[in-house]
Amino acid sequence: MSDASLPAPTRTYSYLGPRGTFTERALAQVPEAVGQTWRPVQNLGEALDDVISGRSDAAMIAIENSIDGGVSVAQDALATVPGLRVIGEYLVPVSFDLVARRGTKLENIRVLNAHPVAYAQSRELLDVRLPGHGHIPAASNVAAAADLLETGHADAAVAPPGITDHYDLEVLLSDIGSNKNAVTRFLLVSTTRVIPARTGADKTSLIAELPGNESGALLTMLEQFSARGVNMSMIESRPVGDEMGRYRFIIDAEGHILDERMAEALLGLRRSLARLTFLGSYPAADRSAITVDPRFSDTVFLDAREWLRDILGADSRP
Ligand SMILES: O=C(O)C(=O)C[C@]1(C(=O)O)C=C[C@@H](O)C=C1
Repeated sequence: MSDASLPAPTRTYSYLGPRGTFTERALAQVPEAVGQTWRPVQNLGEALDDVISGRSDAAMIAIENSIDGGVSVAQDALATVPGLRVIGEYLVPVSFDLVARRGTKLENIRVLNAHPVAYAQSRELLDVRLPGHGHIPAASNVAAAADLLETGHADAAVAPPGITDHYDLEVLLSDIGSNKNAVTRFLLVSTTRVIPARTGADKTSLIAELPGNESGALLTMLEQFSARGVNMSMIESRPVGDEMGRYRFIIDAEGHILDERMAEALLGLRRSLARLTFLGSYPAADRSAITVDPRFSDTVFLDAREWLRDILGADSRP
C-alpha cells in the first residue's frame, strides 16, 4: 500500500552543461522536469551513461541543427546504445555572440573556442572578420566561454547571448550566426518502456538496417511507409562502422505506434529489414496535428481486419 503522505521521489535529468547552455533551455521546456534535480554533465556520453546506469531518469540531447544537420555522435549513440527510448522532442532557437576577456581587441584575436555546431553556424562571418583564425573545439557553448577565464588558451569564444550576465566577459560581435532563424532540435531520452500517449501530433523514430547489398532494398523500405500513407519527416544515413560501405538509416516518421497505419508500416519494416530498432513515439515539438489521408485512417485498417476475420470465421466452421 502506498503512503500518500510520503513525498514523491525526485527525478533526475541530465543535460549538457554548464548552466546556461541551449540544452538547458530545452530541458526548461519539459513541464515534468520543473522542480526536479538537473544534473549538468560534460558530454553526450556522460548524459547517456547516467540514463543507462539509472543515475538519471532522463537526459536531454541535441540531435539536429537546422543549419549544420544531424548531430552524428548523438545519432550513432541512439543506434548503438541498447535500451534507450525517446520520450519527447523540443526546439530551441539558437543565436551566438563572439565574447572575449575584458579589454580584448577584435584585431588581436588569433584563436577561438567554439562548440563545433556553433562554429559551423558562425563561420561565414568569422572568416570575414577574423581571417586566418584558429579554432579549438569546446564541449559546449558555455564551456567555450568559461574556458576563456579558466585556461586562457583561446582569445575569444562563440557563446550564447546573455553569457556576460554570468561570466566576466564582453561581447565583441553579436548575433554572428549565418541564419537568423537557426533552430536546434533536442530529444529527451530515457530507458522507460512506457510510450508517451498518442496526441495526433506525434513522431516515431527508428533505426533501420537494410538486408545486405541487394538492389531495391532501399525502395522496399520506403514502400513500407508510402503504402500506408506514413510521411517521413527525416531520413539520414550513417555508417554502421564495421566495414566500408555499410550504412544504417535514422528515420523520423509522422505518427504514433498506436496509429494503425504506423503499426502496419512497422510490421512491414520488421519483415523486410535486417534490423529495426524502435526508438520511440512521442509528441512532435511543433504540436501541429498530422493530416491523415482518409484512405489511411484507423477505421480503414480496422475495417479491413474485420473483413478478413469474417471470412476466416465462416470458412473455418465445420
Ligand atoms: O547546448 C548547448 O549550448 C551546446 O553547446 C550544444 C549544442 C549541440 O550539441 O548542438 C546545442 C545547440 C547549438 O546548436 C550548439 C551546440
